[in-house]
Amino acid sequence: MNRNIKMCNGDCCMLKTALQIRRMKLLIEKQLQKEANAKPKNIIVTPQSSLYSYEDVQNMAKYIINRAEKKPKYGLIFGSHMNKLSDLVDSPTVLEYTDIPKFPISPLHGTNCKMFVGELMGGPVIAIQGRLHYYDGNPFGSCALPVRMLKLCGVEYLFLICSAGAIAADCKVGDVVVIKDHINMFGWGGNCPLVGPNDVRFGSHNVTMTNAYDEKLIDRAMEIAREIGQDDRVKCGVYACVGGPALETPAEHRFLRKIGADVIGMSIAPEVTVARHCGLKVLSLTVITVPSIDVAAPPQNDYASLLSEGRHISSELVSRIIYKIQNNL
Ligand SMILES: O=P(O)(O)O[C@H]1O[C@H](CO)[C@@H](O)[C@H]1O
Ligand SMILES: Nc1nc2[nH]cnc2c(=O)[nH]1
Repeated sequence: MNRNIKMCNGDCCMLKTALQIRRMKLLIEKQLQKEANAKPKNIIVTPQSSLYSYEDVQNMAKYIINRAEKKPKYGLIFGSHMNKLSDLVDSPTVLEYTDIPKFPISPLHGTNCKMFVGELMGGPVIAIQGRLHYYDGNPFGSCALPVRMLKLCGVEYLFLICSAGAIAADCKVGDVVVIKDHINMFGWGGNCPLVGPNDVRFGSHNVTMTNAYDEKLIDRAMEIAREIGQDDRVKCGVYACVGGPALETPAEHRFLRKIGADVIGMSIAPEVTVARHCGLKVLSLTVITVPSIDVAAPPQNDYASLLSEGRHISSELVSRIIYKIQNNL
């Protein structure tokens, strides 16, 4: 037997000429392309919880502490109509959002995107004006990022000051509602800044939302309202959080009232969820800017003064609470 003779299989004999080889290659490529087109493509979306890593947030906090040469204990976030309250901060170091590494910037907020690090009633505070809203196109992870950043700055108490529409008939324009709980319409749909892998350095994966609004702080706020003679203007209520930017329809308004909402707004719930996750004590105050649909609106001329009174009452509550905590009262 001649050992130099090699046997070939049928495939080899079929591919005799270069032209045939080329044709076969094209056929295989076409077939592969067809299969690839038939499969859905994997779309990789960064989950909300991974938009900013722990190290990113740590760098932001370090930057703030280094620039201000202060470690704040109290964090304040002001909503769209509450920015003026940042005047409360004594001798502040003013930081622009653009100064802070990787901090999200909302072009819609113009010059309002600032942080003030200083003192309030002797307590070290940081106040953030120019809240990031979902309806401006910011992802939830960005809307709630300031809360994590405050936590890593050393903040223990978070004050969220916002404005809202009235759902309950007894909430009037210019009243201040101390939020005791919320109904998070976003969250029901799984729209939450915590969606995605959990970094335990921020908090544990299972977040309980009972006592998310700190009961002791709520009691303090109500007590101070009585002390300053504003208990008829300060109420305690439930906040319904919706996406906006369109306001609620009359049917939604009726529905929200039926399920126990007193006020409606488009912000704080994602912030409070993240605050609860990282163990911050939260107090949220909302000033009513829009009357309930079944309640007569105040005369146009009174609006500005009612809102300014509401802001004033909110600032009294926050300042006096900080004073009491600082002085162990
Ligand atoms: O919650 P803040 O930031 O105060 O803003 C409130 O005002 C906006 C409507 O004018 C909504 O975003 C509502 O939530
Ligand atoms: N009606 C109404 N008024 C608001 N004022 C601020 N936010 C809101 C809201 O969501 N609804």
